[in-house]
Amino acid sequence: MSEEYTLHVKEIHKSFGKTNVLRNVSLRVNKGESLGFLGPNGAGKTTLIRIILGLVRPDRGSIYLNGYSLRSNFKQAIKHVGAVVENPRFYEGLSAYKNLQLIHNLHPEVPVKRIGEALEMVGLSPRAEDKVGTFSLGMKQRLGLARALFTQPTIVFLDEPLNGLDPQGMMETRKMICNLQKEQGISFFITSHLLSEIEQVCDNIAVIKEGEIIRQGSLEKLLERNYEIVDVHTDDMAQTVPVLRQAGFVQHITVKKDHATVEIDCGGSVELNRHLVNKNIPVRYIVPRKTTLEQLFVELTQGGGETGEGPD
Ligand SMILES: Nc1ncnc2c1ncn2[C@@H]1O[C@H](COP(=O)(O)OP(=O)(O)OP(=O)(O)O)[C@@H](O)[C@H]1O
Repeated sequence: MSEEYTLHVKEIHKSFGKTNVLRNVSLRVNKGESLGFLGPNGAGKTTLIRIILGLVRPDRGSIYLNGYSLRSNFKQAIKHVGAVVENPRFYEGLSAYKNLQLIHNLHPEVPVKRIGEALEMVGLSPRAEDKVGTFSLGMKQRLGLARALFTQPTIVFLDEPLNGLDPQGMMETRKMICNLQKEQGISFFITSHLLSEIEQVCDNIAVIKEGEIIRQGSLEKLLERNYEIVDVHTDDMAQTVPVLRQAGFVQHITVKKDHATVEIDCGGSVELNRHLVNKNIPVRYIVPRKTTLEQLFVELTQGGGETGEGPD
C-alpha cells in the first residue's frame, strides 16, 4: 500500500513493439497537491495517463491510487479518479443536467444531488437546463470538469485543459482549478503546453523526455538558481557594455538594443550598480528577472544553455 499518496506511480515500463515509450517512470502526487506533467510531443505523457486510468496495460511496474493497487484492486483504485480529455464530448441536444444524469446512471451509488453540486462547482448552475449545443468551448470544458467531479474524485487528470480557450476562458479555468484544490482538497494532474499557466496552478512538476522522467520536484525548488539574472538599463549602452564585459563578477551577458541582460552571483546587483556608478555610467535601473518554467523546460528538454540568445 502507498497510503500517503493520492497517486503513486512505481517503475512503469511500456513498449509498443520495439519502441520503448516509458522507461522506469516513477511519480508521486500528495493529497491536495497538483502536478504539472510536462514533456515534448511524443515523450509519453498520454501513454502514462492511459496507463494510470487503466486503459493501457504497462509491461512492468505498479500504480497506486488513493493507496489501492490498480492491478489488484481496480474498482477501489479508480473509484475516486476523474479525468477530462481534450475537447470533451457530450450529447449536444440534451441539457447540461441531462448529460450528467447519464453519468449518474452509470454510478447509481452516487446521490443524485451530486449533479447539481458538480454543476455548481464549475459555475454552470444558471445554464443547467440549456442544451449543450448552445455552449461555448469554455463552457463545454467546464461541463467536462463537472462530469469528472461527479464521482467525488481525490484526483482529476486534465489533458491540455486550456486548448482552444480564449484568455478569459483560460483565466476562469485556472481560477476554478485553484479553488477546487484549495477548498475541496482535490489533486490535479495536468498536462499543458502553456507553461505559464502550469506555473500559476501547480505546486510540483515532472518533466518527461523520451519516456524517462528527467526532473521532478517542487516548482519553487526547481526554479531556484545559484545565480541571478538582471536587466541593466543605462543612458549610454555603448559605454556600458565594455564595462560589464570587463567586470569579473559578470558571468554572462546578452546585449539588446536598450539594455543588457547579465548573469551575476546571487545578491550581486548592489555590487553591479556600484561598479557602474564608479565608472560614471548613468544607470537608469537594474531589474531582476525571474527564471520561468518555460526557460527551465527548454533547458531540460533541449539541453540548451542557461540564457542562449537571451531570455526574451
Ligand atoms: N497504441 C500505440 N501503438 C504504437 N505506438 C504508440 C501507441 N500509443 C503511443 N505510441 C507512441 O508512443 C510515443 C509516445 O506517445 P504519447 O502519445 O504518449 O506522447 P505524448 O507525450 O502524449 O505526446 P503529445 O504531447 O504529442 O500528445 C509516441 O512515439 C507514439 O507514437
